[in-house]
Amino acid sequence: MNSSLVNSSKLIPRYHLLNRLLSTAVNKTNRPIDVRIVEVGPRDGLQNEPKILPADVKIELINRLSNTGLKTIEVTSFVSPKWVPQMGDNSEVFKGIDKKPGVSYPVLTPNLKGFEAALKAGAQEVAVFGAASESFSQKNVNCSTAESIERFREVLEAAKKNNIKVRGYVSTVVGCPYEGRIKPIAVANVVEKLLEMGCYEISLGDTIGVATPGTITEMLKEVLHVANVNQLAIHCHDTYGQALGNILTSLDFGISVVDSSVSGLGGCPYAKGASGNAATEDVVYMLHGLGCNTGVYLPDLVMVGRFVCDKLGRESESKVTRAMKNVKPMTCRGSS
Ligand SMILES: CC(C)(COP(=O)([O-])OP(=O)([O-])OC[C@H]1O[C@@H](n2cnc3c(N)ncnc32)[C@H](O)[C@@H]1OP(=O)([O-])[O-])[C@@H](O)C(=O)NCCC(=O)NCCSC(=O)C[C@@](C)(O)CC(=O)[O-]
Repeated sequence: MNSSLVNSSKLIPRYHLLNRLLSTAVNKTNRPIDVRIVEVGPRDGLQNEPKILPADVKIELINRLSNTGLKTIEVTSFVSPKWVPQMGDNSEVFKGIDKKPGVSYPVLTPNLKGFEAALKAGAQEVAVFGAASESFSQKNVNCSTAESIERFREVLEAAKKNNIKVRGYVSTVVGCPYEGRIKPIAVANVVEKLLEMGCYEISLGDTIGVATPGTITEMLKEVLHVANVNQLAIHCHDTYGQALGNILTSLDFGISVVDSSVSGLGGCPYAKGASGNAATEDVVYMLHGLGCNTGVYLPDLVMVGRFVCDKLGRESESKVTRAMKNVKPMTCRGSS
């Protein structure tokens, strides 16, 4: 808005008109009331940290997260410890956590070997992870997207026999560190295959945090040709500070599952330049401000964020946690 408009006496009526238009737009969105947060801090958050936390600290982190009201906490990944040493204690961590009734504790499994190890540890939900970018797939799982999907087929077949739920991830849904911009159709193709194979939900990952509400919109419009909105989740990294905007855009499409990471930890070791995920504290604050229910008690979550940052010897990326340093939180349990 230019300064002549700001100073103009016509500003007030224009402001009211704009407000009316905006509120009509908001009322017309499909924004959900109940939003499920998938807390990925113990997995995505810790997989890229230079300091490897001992298993007992990870277990305490997950137990503390379970007590904040979160309903889904991604615990670890059953990947090769040569590729991701930070997750090398997967079985110990999974077996050590208190499984709170009503809370899901999914784990990542790239192949049948990982699935079998996860099953042995007692996992009841797993996630397979594919990518819309061929180059990223090669770097991350050492095979093409098509080959990775064949591996997932085996996982899904074994999961069906064992009554295990399978979530699917699609990474690099807008940008790839090796290929640049990714076409929405490439994302939709992978989403379609994962759904056909039996994944109950697909999490759309902006792996390197380059998306904007504009590019998220283009991508979602294409994906919604092959998926129902209630089969989708959004997973945003915050490299360019767009994560909350991208999440809000996704909510306005009707998406009601949001991945985020306590304290904004996170990043993929095979995605150069990726920063942390959207901080769960910031996502919860925004959602409660929008009148959405998450079931999460924000002050407890802030305390968990401080706990993990203290153990890692680093600052929280959460703006809410920083803002609440000396302020009594104004939120109450479960909602605004
Ligand atoms: C997929 C592989 C294993 C292929 O790796 P590979 O080297 O091609 O596998 P391989 O089948 O040739 O086996 C090589 C060795 O790995 C072992 N191996 C094979 N599979 C497993 C397993 N499951 N668990 C443990 N060990 C395993 C296997 O037994 C063998 O051991 P060796 O004989 O040399 O001693 C490897 O590339 C890998 O582990 N990649 C994982 C990479 C990763 O975890 N990335 C981060 C997660 S994805 C992400 O962060 C993005 C996301 C989900 O958050 C969404 C977003 O932001 O976009």
